Amino acid sequence: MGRLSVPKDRIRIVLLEGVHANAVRSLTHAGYHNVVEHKGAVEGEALRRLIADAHVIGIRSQTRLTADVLATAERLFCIGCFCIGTNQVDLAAAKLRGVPVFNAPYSNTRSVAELVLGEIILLFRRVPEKSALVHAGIWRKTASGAHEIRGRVLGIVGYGHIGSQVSVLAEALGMQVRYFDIEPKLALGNAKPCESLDELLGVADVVSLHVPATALTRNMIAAAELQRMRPGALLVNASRGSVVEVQALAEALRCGQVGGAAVDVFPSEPSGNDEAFSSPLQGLANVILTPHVGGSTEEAQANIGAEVAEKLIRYSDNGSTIGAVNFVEVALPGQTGVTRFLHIHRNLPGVLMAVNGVFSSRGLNIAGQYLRTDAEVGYVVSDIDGEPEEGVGIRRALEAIDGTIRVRFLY
Ligand SMILES: NC(=O)C1=CN([C@@H]2O[C@H](COP(=O)(O)OP(=O)(O)OC[C@H]3O[C@@H](n4cnc5c(N)ncnc54)[C@H](O)[C@@H]3O)[C@@H](O)[C@H]2O)C=CC1
Ligand SMILES: O=C(O)CCC(=O)C(=O)O
Repeated sequence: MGRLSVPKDRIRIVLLEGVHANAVRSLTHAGYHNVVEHKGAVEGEALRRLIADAHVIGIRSQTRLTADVLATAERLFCIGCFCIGTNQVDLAAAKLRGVPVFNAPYSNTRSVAELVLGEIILLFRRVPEKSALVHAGIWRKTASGAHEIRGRVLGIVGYGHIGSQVSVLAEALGMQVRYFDIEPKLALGNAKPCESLDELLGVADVVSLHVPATALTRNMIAAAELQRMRPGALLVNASRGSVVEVQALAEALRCGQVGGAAVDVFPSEPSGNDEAFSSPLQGLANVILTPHVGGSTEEAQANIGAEVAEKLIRYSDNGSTIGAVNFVEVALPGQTGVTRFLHIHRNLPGVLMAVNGVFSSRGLNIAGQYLRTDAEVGYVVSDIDGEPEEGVGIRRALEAIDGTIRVRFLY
């Protein structure tokens, strides 16, 4: 691998929230030794200070990278979300700053699906309250209210990677699966789609939520939806805290309209393990509360650490944006024998001509060029034969082009 316009040992990488050691291992193996690690999430002034001189930042679900925070990170050129969800980052703002965001779309899918299945069984058997009683020294053996999951109807909201895994596992245990998604989805096994969320709520014995945090899913399960569920049906939320109105859920649990719930995610979550936590769901019968651990298995975290680090390394070393969630995707070949200029710009008329003018006016040959644009941003990668003397001068000329957001060169 060739050199970069910023030497690798000066590329500062900040990893927050206890990202798995595999990430540091991959980064150092690739020559990135300037890595700073923090155990918890960081916010406010401390986050701004940390990010001020970072070129790369790696987070999990708790660090909020808002437009304001990103505006203080002049040098930042890519972000790694070491998780599936990317709602904690202002993706649009990052794109307009020329910062691709990468995540790990499948590495913890199975972990979430397994936890959800386990919880469904425990809720149907009313294990949370039985366990609490035995811990308190009370022996109350009864079959009343306890059921097998075989034959029960599981309603899955959001039939994506996790929802469809839950579907397969649930069918293997004899459940009937119905699902609702806003996109058409291939039904796996004998699962059947529902036309609407209301239809699903009306038929499911247990509802499991697997949608991302978006404006559409905000409070998608509130008082009215809880009323539409079958009396005594169960609810599992391992998606995002914003999807369920927890006060309404607490009331529905108290009056028995909802027969039990497993909740892994909350509207407001502590940013680290030492912070106190409170929720209206605490202390209610047949309720499992977990501290956002759906994806927290050693297997998932190890895979995520390696996967996201590889994506960051590939972008930093080579410019490829494959796997970026907010950015045009460009797969690039290696850059042997060439100097690679990466130019990210606002999608305005004439930018490509101006970029090419910088090279042609210096008599430089473009050995390969790759361009992708969306409505707002263009990404043009130009491979110039050899190592032009004036790499920095060319970069400055590219930076001076109207509409330029960010320029890097790799050689
Ligand atoms: N508890 C935990 O530790 C974890 C939680 N998650 C959460 O789970 C979510 C889902 O993950 P994946 O299945 O990998 O995502 P995915 O993107 O594969 O699937 C999400 C599905 O939801 C559907 N959807 C979006 N809006 C909808 C709406 N309004 N109504 C119905 N369907 C809608 C999409 O079309 C898609 O099929 C993530 O976005 C993340 O927030 C993910 C991993 C771990
Ligand atoms: O444990 C984590 O890092 C967050 C898991 C999660 O919610 C996700 O992957 O979206």
